[in-house]
Amino acid sequence: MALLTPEDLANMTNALVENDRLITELTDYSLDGLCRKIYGTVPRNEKIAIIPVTAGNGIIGSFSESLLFTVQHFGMDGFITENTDVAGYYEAVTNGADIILMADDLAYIAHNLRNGKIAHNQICTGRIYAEILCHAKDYADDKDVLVIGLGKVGTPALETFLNEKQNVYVFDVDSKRVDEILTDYPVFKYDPAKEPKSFFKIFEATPCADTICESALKENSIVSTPGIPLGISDELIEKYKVRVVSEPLGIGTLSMLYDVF
Ligand SMILES: NC(=O)C1=CN([C@@H]2O[C@H](COP(=O)(O)OP(=O)(O)OC[C@H]3O[C@@H](n4cnc5c(N)ncnc54)[C@H](O)[C@@H]3O)[C@@H](O)[C@H]2O)C=CC1
Ligand SMILES: NCCC[C@@H](N)C(=O)NCCCC[C@H](N)C(=O)O
Repeated sequence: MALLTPEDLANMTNALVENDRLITELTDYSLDGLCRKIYGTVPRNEKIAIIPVTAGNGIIGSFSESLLFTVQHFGMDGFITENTDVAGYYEAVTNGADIILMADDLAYIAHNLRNGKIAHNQICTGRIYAEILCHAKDYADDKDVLVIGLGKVGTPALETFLNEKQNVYVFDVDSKRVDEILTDYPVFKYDPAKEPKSFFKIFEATPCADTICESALKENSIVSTPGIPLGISDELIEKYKVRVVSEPLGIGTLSMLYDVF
């Protein structure tokens, strides 16, 4: 999995606030309101503990602080444990935590100690970024959506689009992965060389820049992308007046929390 860097998180607080405003403009739901709608849950003053984890590549500068900002920005009660790892887990539980947030290099989870629910960042991220496109009021009648990147985030997104009755076109550089997806899901292969097609709604989740080609775009397209780095160039954003929902950590984190409330 591509790991976050401190640079990825440098502008995270502004990005979360700006993307919340954009999501509200696009869907008439705030991010918080959209999470409540899709999960059917609400926060009930849960105490949320954030545990820094030193395993693998270790602690990522401002990762825990970014989670705390997210928790507090949406009016919830959170704290970062002073201790890391197992000692941090013990500190969290003995200080009354209801929900644990923690991440190593392989998984970032939310675990509700009261109801047993557990959420995975890649699944919840794919789901929320897909739901933002499904709720885009300008394109409510246009069911076509392009999904670029069919990995651990893109696949839950694809499943969300299908559940929301979208016509899903898929692309990935890994042709074997495309074949697997075409076998397992009722989706269409996106092959611009053979059959050019442009979209008002594009989802991207790859670890590469500039994955969205000009021929896929329409004027005023919406790109909803957790992918890091950004999968569309500034030039194309400007040329096609593209609205881009893109933020490194907070949107997926809020989705995880609503999944375990
Ligand atoms: N913003 C957020 O909250 C989050 C962001 N991410 C980011 O999302 C991205 C995807 O994460 P995962 O799905 O876990 O990775 P993954 O490795 O499971 O999947 C990535 C997929 O993209 C495909 N791909 C790579 N280069 C491509 C290209 N140029 N064009 C088309 N497809 C291409 C790969 O073949 C693979 O199938 C990563 O950049 C990750 O850092 C992940 C979780 C949360
Ligand atoms: N954008 C959300 C997905 C994050 C994921 N790509 C990642 O970097 N995971 C590693 C996080 C490691 C955190 C570290 N163990 C700490 O606790 O600071």
